[in-house]
Order: sequence, then structure tokens, then C-alpha cells
Amino acid sequence: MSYDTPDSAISELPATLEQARADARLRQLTYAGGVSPIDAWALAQNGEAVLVDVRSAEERTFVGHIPGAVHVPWATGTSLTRNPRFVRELEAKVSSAGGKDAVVLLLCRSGKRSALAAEAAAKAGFSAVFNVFEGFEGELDAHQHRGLRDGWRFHGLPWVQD
Ligand SMILES: O=S(=O)([O-])[S-]
Repeated sequence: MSYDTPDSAISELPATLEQARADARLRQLTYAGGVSPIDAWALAQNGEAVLVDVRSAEERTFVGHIPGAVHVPWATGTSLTRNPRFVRELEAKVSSAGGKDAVVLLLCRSGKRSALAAEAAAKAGFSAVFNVFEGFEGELDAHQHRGLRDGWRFHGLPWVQD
């Protein structure tokens, strides 16, 4: 296991996240674990976690975004250039929720970028950063379309467009 969290912090996590952490240990993930979009929304609504959208500003504007979610891009622009300040920006944006000890749920388009972002955050010392599986748009289906198989919007969770 390459992340290190005190037992006291683990026992304070909601059951969903305890389970996610246990699964992550079994799978030897380098970050705290992952949750479904439905669980992520419930945790955020209950004030048990901070939901952070790591997609680009363009994706949020043109595809849609989640009301109340914090925005810290993992990559920027249409070419998705890696954001070198990601970890510092994340720490600043969740400082009131505990900084590196905040319970954070990272969401991207389909869960891959957010997994990379979670790994980077864990490596930088964040103790409870989780990935939101499936992401906002979900995985591509057999017709190269997103949104018809899984993802935040597929599950009918709240989102808005500018
Ligand atoms: O955002 S992504 O997981 O589709 S690369």
C-alpha cells in the first residue's frame, strides 16, 4: 500500500468510503478508492465529502456541470494540457474542509483522468481522495456514444448547463 492514513482517520469515514478504501487496498490502488456517482452525490449532499470536478473549463461549459461542485482542472484547454498546479490548487480549494485531510471525490468525463488525479493527490499527501467511477459522461458504448451506458447524467443525477 503506498498511501498512509492513520487508523483514527479511517474510522471516521462514512461506511461507503470505508468499503471503497477496503476495495482499494485489495486492488492495491495507490489512492483511497472509488465510489459510484450515486454514492458520490449522496456523500456530497450530506456534507460528508467535497465533490471536485477535474475536467477542463471547456467541458464544464459545453457539456454541463454539477451544481455546487468545486472545479480544479487536472488538464486544461481543448488539448488537455496537464495542469502543473493541480495539487496546490486542490489543497487551496478544499482548505476549509481540512486541506490534505479533506474527504474529496474527484470526477472527470469517464473516471480515468480523475483516477490519475487521485493518484497524484495521494502521492502529494492527501489522505482521503476518492475517484468517482464512470465520470460525468460515462464510458463509450459500442456506437462510440457516451451517456447511454453509465455516468453521472445517465443515472439522472443533478447537473446544469451554462
Ligand atoms: O475523462 S476521461 O476519463 O474520459 S479521460
